[in-house]
Amino acid sequence: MNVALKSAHRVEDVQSPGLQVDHITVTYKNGHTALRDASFSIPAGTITALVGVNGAGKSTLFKAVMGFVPLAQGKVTIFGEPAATALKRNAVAYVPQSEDVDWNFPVLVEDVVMMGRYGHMNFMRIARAEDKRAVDAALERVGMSDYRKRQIGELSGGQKKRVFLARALAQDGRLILLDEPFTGVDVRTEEAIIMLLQALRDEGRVMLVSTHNLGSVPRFCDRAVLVNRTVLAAGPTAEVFTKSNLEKAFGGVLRQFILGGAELHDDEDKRKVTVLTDDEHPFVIYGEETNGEKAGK
Ligand SMILES: Nc1ncnc2c1ncn2[C@@H]1O[C@H](COP(=O)(O)OP(=O)(O)OP(=O)(O)O)[C@@H](O)[C@H]1O
Repeated sequence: MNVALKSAHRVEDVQSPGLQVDHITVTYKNGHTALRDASFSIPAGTITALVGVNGAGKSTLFKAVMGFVPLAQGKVTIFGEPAATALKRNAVAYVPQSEDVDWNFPVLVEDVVMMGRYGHMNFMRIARAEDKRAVDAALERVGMSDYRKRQIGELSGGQKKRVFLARALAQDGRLILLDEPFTGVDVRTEEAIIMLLQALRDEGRVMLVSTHNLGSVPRFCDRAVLVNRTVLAAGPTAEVFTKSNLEKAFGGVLRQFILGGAELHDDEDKRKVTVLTDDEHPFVIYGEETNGEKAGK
């Protein structure tokens, strides 16, 4: 039994395209190519983990999908449409990494969430009743209604994350990109965010979540994309999250512990427990192949 891969999820809507990234290359102005010939596709109604070492190109991939950085090559298709068309229709919501936000900017929580509605408004940006309703509902859904009149900079890390999630909900994006949503949040908030993502998946949305919490991935992500300056592997989590793929993606960065033999069993059972981690949430493999040999009984 593979303990970590037990949690199979609902059937994906494989007929319905979500996000398709075809052979994209992104080169920054300073000449650094952060992604080269990267390709993967994910169907609608799924949660996909985006996993890789620091500097692997995860944020760059998000920026490429959002059209924030130009593509030197390749194309991005969202729900069967060119990315630019989907972005214009507000189909894509982005929850940035905390470090990318200026928290000193004086703005109320409810105003941050209302920003999610801007794309639905005309150029005067006058909120209509339906915009206000969407903001109320989004704040309610993330449990932040009581904080709506607070300055965003006064909130805790986990509360800020929830406010940015509410902004994505208010936007009603069908593709939601989340850049490290669990960094700096406690376990309860992480659980709440995971439950919210699962509910959004069941509404047919697509979530792409970058994370260093390897252990959480098989629990709530249907699929995974491993990156290191290109896409190394992509597909259902059970197929992608293998020891050899993770070693390929993380190289020497990954810490690895193997428990076996007398440490684990008092009988002839030869299965070993392998713990892989690049963070505080390890990925645990029980009885999978190790070093080319079958570790099962
Ligand atoms: N604006 C920029 N100009 C030049 N190089 C950049 C720029 N932004 C990122 N890079 C470089 O591109 C590479 C990929 O960075 P990126 O931020 O996409 O990585 P990441 O996988 O999100 O990392 P982390 O896990 O640390 O958030 C890095 O080598 C980084 O230094």
